[in-house]
Amino acid sequence: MASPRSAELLTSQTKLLQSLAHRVRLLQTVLGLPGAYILQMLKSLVPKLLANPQVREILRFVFLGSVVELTRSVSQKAADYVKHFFVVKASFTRGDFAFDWVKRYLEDHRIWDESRVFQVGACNPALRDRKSAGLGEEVQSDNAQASDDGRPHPIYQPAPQEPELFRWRGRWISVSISISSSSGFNKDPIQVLTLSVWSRKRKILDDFVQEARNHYFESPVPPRELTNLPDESGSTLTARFYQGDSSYDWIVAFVNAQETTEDTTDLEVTTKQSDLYNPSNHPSERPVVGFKPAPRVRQRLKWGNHWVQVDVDSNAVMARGRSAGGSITITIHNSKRSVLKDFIMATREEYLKTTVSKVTVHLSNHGAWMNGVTKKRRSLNTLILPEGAKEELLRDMREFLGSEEWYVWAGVPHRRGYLLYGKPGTGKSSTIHALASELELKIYFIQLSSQGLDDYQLSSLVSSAPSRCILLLEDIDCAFPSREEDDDLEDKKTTDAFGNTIIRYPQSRVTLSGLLNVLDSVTSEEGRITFATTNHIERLDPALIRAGRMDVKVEYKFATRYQIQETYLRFFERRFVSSDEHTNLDVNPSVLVPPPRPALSGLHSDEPPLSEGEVRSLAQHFADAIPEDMFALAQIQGYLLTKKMEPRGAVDGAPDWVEKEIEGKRKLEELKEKRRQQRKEMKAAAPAAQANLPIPIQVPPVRISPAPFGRGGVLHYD
Ligand SMILES: Nc1ncnc2c1ncn2[C@@H]1O[C@H](COP(=O)(O)OP(=O)(O)OP(=O)(O)O)[C@@H](O)[C@H]1O
Repeated sequence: MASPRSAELLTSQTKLLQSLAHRVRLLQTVLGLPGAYILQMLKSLVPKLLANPQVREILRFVFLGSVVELTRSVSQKAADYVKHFFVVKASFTRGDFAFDWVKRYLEDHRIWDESRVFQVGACNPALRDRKSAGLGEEVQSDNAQASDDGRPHPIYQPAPQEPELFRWRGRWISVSISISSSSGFNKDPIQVLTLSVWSRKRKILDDFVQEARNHYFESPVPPRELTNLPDESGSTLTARFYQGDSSYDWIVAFVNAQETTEDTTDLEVTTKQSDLYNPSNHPSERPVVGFKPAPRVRQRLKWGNHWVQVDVDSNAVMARGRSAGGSITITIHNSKRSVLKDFIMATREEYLKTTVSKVTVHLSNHGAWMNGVTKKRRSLNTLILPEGAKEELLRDMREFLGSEEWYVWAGVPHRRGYLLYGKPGTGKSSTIHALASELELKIYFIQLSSQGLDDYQLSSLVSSAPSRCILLLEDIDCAFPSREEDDDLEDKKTTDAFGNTIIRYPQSRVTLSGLLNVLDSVTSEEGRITFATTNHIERLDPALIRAGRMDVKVEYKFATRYQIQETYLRFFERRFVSSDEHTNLDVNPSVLVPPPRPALSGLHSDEPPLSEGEVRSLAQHFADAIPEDMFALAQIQGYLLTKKMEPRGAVDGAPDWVEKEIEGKRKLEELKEKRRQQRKEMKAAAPAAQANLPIPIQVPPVRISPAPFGRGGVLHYD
């Protein structure tokens, strides 16, 4: 029930409103009346309105509100004005280096320790060992074990948009991280870090940023990221290195020498031992398991005072118009080009340190050079050639390498070709290996008979190999299997179940003219030494081996008496060398597997010790027992390996071995002849048989690729 007072109030308000409405209507209808009349009407209305207590109440509120609003906006303006003059503010955008410096400084100094708003994520505990890795604060766990269990740990990071105050050099600095919306073409939100300092001058901010920068560069712990966005500030140097180029190997050696892989969780694993090997016999020789960062893994390394970011891309790329295997990109936090140059020189030093006792061999793959693989250097002493042969070769190569100016003066292209030809297993590959070791040259090996290799790829490979290297074309005759008139080619042919002929040659698409062009090519680097090897010089086109392409030809024959004697001495002479000198002796690893270490491995001979004179005399007897020019040195080494602890037994058993070898060779020849006959007969019968056969099925040819070096003592018969 409404009270009489409120009913009365309602009635009076209704009347007032009605009168107001009436007057407004009047005003509308009388628009156009003289101003004096309207003024008169308002004059009579205002006192009536003011006489009403509700209207007076409303007007008082309006007035008070306006005063408060005015005061607020004036004080806001005044605060902004003061701020403008007394607060220095700076924003840092993620992707810019300054952002990384400041963020890292704040994280490393645990500025957000007191923060109450967090973003929580999981993190690999291994990374937590790096106390100042800047990953935020790890959750405290009561369970001490939890930190070692390898499971991800929660990490607390300050949440954006929560300003935090910290004290630096006696001043309060406010910091906040916010996510700014994307701008321009960049659709990703960007993190922005804002610092505000109560100060009249900018210097405090300059000092803070400078300190953060120094902290960043001087910290021994790699930063999490150099930058994720393309650098537009021009404050980094970026360099790309392509597989196959020497500089690529330098970078790889440098990266491998660093100890920054502990926190890398994406790894490539390699083992360097057969799993059939039983380490229990030799507890000291455990299988070697190697870990390398997997390709594409980004690494950050400290080099001097610089942070270097290494990005590996294993995808084949086009480099300088040619295809290259993969690439490594280096980013350095510096804009001085001399820093990059110094860095590259440092990587080269590192490379030379690790490969000084190695020979680097680059293999080709689909027209691109692969990573260099290193092989132990081979001493020229281990090479047993007819007297004076290796010295002559070495002298010739040295003279060539040292006479570049003369070639220029004479207008002759500075390159030299060597053809090593002759029986298999006589030391052609070993010679190249030993010469490369002696002259510290890299070997760029091209298997001309590789499937798919064509003239274009060959030309691309040759032109991208560096100067002062050995370009090795092994078994050069195998590249052109089209000479069907050749008898030996018949050995490579076989027939499938339907009588189809299969040639057991990988089908290279290199043509003779393509090869000749490459050898003569003007794009070939100067100072190039080409080595070609073949077992069948008679198959080579005369154009290929003419002077200018193959300047020096060396024939490798079956072992001479001198070679047989030297080989024996090489096997047994070491018995008279003191144990100190053992380590200096260079032993060919491909021949001695496992390495015969008489003094170390506990192998012992039942034979009484010999004097040096006795060994020399035994060597002569051994040479007497083995006919000259009948066996490849690889064969003789193979025999001596079976007698490596029996210098006398080797001599005594030699006549029997020779007899067996001759008998074996004879049988092999008979077998070959028989097969040749069979093939001829099948060929003659083939047309008749084929008429009754279903459509033949193509069987893919078997591919047999010779190893780049040596044959590990495997014997080959002609
Ligand atoms: N003259 C030699 N001096 C030292 N070792 C030799 C010699 N000839 C052969 N050998 C040994 O025999 C093995 C095969 O030698 P190598 O591969 O150099 O012969 P090759 O003539 O290149 O054979 P192929 O023509 O079959 O490629 C190697 O392990 C090597 O150590």
